[in-house]
Amino acid sequence: MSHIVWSIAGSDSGGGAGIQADLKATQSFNVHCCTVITALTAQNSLGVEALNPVSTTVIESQLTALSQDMPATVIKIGMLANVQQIQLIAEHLTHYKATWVTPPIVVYDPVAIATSGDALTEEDTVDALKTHLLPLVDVITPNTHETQLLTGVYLIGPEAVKEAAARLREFGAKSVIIKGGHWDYPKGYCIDYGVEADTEYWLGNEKIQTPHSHGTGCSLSSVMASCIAKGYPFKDAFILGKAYINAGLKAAIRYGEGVGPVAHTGFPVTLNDYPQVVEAGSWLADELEFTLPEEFNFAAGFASIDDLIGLYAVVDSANWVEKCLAMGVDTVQLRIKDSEQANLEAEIQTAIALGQKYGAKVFINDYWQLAIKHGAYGIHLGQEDIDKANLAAIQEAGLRLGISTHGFYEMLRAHNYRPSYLAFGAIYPTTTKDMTGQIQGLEKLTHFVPLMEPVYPTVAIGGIDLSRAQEVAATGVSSIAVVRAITEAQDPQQAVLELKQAMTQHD
Ligand SMILES: Cc1ncc(COP(=O)(O)OP(=O)(O)O)c(N)n1
Ligand SMILES: Cc1nc(C(=O)O)sc1CCOP(=O)(O)O
Ligand SMILES: [Mg+2]
Repeated sequence: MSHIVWSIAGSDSGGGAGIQADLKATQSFNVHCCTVITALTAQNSLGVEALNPVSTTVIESQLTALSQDMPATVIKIGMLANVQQIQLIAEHLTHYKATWVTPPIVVYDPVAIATSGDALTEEDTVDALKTHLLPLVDVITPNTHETQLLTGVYLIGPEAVKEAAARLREFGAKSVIIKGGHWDYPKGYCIDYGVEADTEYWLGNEKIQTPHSHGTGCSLSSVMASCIAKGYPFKDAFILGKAYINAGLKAAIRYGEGVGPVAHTGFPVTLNDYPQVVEAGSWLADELEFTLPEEFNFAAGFASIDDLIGLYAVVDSANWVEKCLAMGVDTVQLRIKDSEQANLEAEIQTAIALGQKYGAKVFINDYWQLAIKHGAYGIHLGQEDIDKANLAAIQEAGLRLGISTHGFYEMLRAHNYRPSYLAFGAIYPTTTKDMTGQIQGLEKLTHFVPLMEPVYPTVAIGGIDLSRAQEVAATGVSSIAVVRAITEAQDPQQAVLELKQAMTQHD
């Protein structure tokens, strides 16, 4: 499917920021970018020599041409040079949001000051931005200077960052990401804060030491716009923007005498370039003075899996565990979702004993206490389960731990625990479980696997059947987990044989 992003921004004659950066960044994500140019800045690597705002008539003609034929999934807004431009853009966005069949998602990266320190907007624009533009913005991505300029909150620590984000939401922005690139707190780190609906999160990574950072804000928001256009959640889009910028800063070089532009190095493929999800208990969280939950049982580094996970059946009874093991399935998970089931403990105990009898890997889903009590091979937990389970007890008991992930944020969060395997789902739509809004597709799986497979065995789950097993295995994922492809097969034994064959027959 083709995706269109519009970039409403200024041209940077130096080629490092503005429209020029936006085109390079969107291209890296195979997204088509249309442009509405708001100013023809005269810049080089040493600074901004002139702003040259474009007239509202010329801006309007660009908007009209595009809206007639190439409506955008996402509109990314950068530099708006004056109050008239802000009002014009706000009027048009209001109209698009009210009349387009699919209202555009608006990403706003406030552009007030260039890397060189020069102003990029007239002085009286702040009130107009708050009154006219922010109520139309779905996600705003200011840096610390821009946050202070828009909110008046001086960012002296995490609480102030949260307060500033709350103000931006009061002005109407639905989601807020405050970038910590200029913050240097803790020293040498770059900490970002995000808040959307009722969730908030912090990301962090070591600061990349380079003077050549021109165009980072424009590029990051353009990556976000591209990923959002492709259906990524905001959090994941931001993570990809961060990883893209980190990789680009490492590769950045000088072109003039001053500050060089961030490099554009394609989809980020190096785990080291991705930020950490900052969670209570980590060193970064301690530095940020996060309060620890009452029962804090963080643990990282779980027992490894002895051999290949192979074909992984997820079933709901000890009876099915036995059938699968007898049919030669490599790994089996007992997944009973009714915690009131009368024979729950007996089923778990039997499944674990069967694993021992067959010398096979049997994982228990959810019931980590019973899994420890009866000596299971491993436990499988979802993202919500991680908060409640005693991870330290699981680790001490030597049980393997598998964690479910649905997207980049959850993948990086799970990585904090260094589990025994990572599962990616749901790859395709499934009727076994409600995975609405969490279907990853093969394209994302092809990004997840090379990032994580060098660190852990990886598992793909969700909607996988014989017709799809080969293309899934071709991503390099070490294991395929299925429910219906075995339990609803006319001939389960034949299904097991064919699934195993398909897993080895890919290129
Ligand atoms: C191999 C594998 N991957 C993912 C899941 C899903 O686990 P979870 O997110 O805990 O959801 P429930 O299975 O408990 O509904 C899984 N079970 N196995
Ligand atoms: C149990 C489960 N977890 C998923 C996840 O994505 O976390 S998808 C899923 C259901 C998989 O069933 P089937 O093979 O029948 O599609
Ligand atoms: Mg679970």
